[in-house]
Amino acid sequence: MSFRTQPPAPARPNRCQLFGPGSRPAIFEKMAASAADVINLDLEDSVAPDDKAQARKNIIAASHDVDWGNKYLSVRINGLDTPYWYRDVVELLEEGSERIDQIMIPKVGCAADIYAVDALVTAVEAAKGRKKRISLEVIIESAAGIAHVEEIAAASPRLQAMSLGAADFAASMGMATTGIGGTQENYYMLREGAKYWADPWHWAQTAIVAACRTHGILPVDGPFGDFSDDEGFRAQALRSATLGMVGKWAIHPKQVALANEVFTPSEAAVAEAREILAAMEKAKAEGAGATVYKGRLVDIASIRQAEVIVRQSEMIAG
Ligand SMILES: CC(C)(COP(=O)(O)OP(=O)(O)OC[C@H]1O[C@@H](n2cnc3c(N)ncnc32)[C@H](O)[C@@H]1OP(=O)(O)O)[C@@H](O)C(=O)NCCC(=O)NCCSC(=O)C[C@H](O)C(=O)O
Ligand SMILES: [Mg+2]
Repeated sequence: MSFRTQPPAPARPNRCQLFGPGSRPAIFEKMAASAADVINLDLEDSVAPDDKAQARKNIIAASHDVDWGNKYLSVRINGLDTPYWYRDVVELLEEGSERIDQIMIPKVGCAADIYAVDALVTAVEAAKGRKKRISLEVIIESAAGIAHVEEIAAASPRLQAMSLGAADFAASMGMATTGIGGTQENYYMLREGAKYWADPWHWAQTAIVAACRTHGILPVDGPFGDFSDDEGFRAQALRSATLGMVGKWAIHPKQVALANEVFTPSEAAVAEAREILAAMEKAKAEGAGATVYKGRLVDIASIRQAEVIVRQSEMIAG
């Protein structure tokens, strides 16, 4: 490990972030009753320009009136290239209840984007005497965002989570697809006439995970657009979890259980992790730094790997 040690990410479950348009208040109670760990009420791309002001009012009212239970309540504001975002922040924090936990900033391109929102949030919090310190989450969904991902991850102590937004990311990168996450028909390797599909999101996800882990932030996979394709969602989520992401968005309620299933370590995985820890305890007591578990090498690094799974499971269990 470097002399500069890796900070831990916030210790709260973030297996599923359920989205809903702020212009559709009829679903707010259903979102609150869902099994998602995080609720994202949206003021951005799922809300038409003419509905922005009303959507803000709906979210402010819901922050007072809806029982959000133990959900982490986040509001996605509009992008910093729009005329809406500053009023989103000011009205939400001047009129919204203390129940709001987090603001999500879309389409971040550089650290200064977070600095701007942080400065405004800090000023409104102080002016209104708000007690709860609002956290921030960001979406990496542009060429600039991925190019500057490390400086973005380091931008503010308020920053708790970072997601990949596959749809805008694909558009900004000029990718020849309208798919949102998952396998892309034309992204394949050819060997002896057979096609093998690769993962075009992999490198961006890995860059996000590395930036997040360096700065103690939760890395999250964004939307999977085809909500009738459960197996496609599961496969995408399993790849994300394998790469180190802690959760995934749901853009339809049926995706919540799928995300929770994938991002909750299974009993078998936790049992195996505990067995590895026990095997290494025994090895250490015998003066060895490595041993054999089920026919494979485990060593001191295996302890750190096993601890990730045990910690995740204990944190989710509360
Ligand atoms: C996708 C939807 C528009 C579908 O809505 P609907 O047609 O109502 O779906 P269903 O009829 O199948 O609904 C079944 C029941 O579930 C309730 N419902 C629907 N949506 C939600 C929800 N989000 N949370 C909770 N409950 C929900 C319905 O009311 C039905 O209830 P009942 O009648 O009692 O059975 C809709 O799901 C939707 O709007 N989803 C969220 C869209 C959104 O927020 N998009 C923004 C995030 S993705 C993005 O921005 C891209 C990203 O930035 C990137 O660049 O990648
Ligand atoms: Mg987007």
